[in-house]
Amino acid sequence: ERSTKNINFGAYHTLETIYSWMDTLVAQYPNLVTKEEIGKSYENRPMYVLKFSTGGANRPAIWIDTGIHSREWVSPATGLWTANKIASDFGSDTSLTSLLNTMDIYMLILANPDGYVYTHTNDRMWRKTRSINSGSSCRGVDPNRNWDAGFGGPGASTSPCSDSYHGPFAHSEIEVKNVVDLIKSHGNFKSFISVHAYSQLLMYPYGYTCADVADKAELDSIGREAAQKLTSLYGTYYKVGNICNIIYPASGGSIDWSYDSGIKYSFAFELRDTGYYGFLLPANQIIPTASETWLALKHILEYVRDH
Ligand SMILES: O=C(NO)N[C@@H](Cc1ccccc1)C(=O)O
Ligand SMILES: [Zn+2]
Repeated sequence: ERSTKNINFGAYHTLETIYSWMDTLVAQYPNLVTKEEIGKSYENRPMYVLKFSTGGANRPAIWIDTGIHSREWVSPATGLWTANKIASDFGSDTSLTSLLNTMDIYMLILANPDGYVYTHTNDRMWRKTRSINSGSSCRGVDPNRNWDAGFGGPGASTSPCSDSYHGPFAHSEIEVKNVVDLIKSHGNFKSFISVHAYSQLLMYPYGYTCADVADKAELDSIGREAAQKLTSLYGTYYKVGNICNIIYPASGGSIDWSYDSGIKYSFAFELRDTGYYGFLLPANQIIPTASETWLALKHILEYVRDH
């Protein structure tokens, strides 16, 4: 595997390249970044989390996952750029440095590795996991309908052939279970951010009901401020609101589960664009997308740090 010391952030990469780049990042920033395997995927691929930490034991932490839906390639591409940004700006960006002196950041760049490989080898539009559904010739469960939050409720399908199939039971997908187990055993996450594409939205819970969450006012104002910072870079416009009202009811979603597990600052991003290219966003938009998204992410991280 040729060294991916200087990976091209302006291109989409295979799982192998992303995984080997993770080792390069850890080697470049040994006092900040570690790579932890949180478990295996259905097809037995390792799932790696990058942990950004300056020490301490079980510090308050922030979770960021990208790539849960495998066809949304700009999501892990943004994760890669963001991981590098955090590592390279630590020590010079005073705000980020102060955050990392008190909190940890966990990043799962490929949250659905089997699906991601499948989009490279077989079907670019694949969204789900690649698990076998007994009694059906259709494969995969929507990993963003499989969480124990209103599981099996509105906006999820009972059919294994549907792209929003919720699976046989909550956390049936090992890719979801691995994350649930880490979050539960850690027990000190303050924020849970899941990055999707596309539509240019910054959303907070709930998806499983259109009822307001208890912290709606606070999450809404954080979201609006964060979206404004994002827009300030290139004028990219984002809508802000709860999942159910802004797009559609969607039960079993990750950030509904994290919120109901007590992780108040739970958000989901839908990155560029609004449908012109959709999932096939050209690679020349990766760095602009990641750069503008960082302004929003950083705002959320700073808010969490200070509250
Ligand atoms: O998949 C996409 N587009 O990326 N839309 C998300 C919207 C969403 C996000 C968070 C929670 C619930 C629902 C979906 O899973 O339907
Ligand atoms: Zn998605």
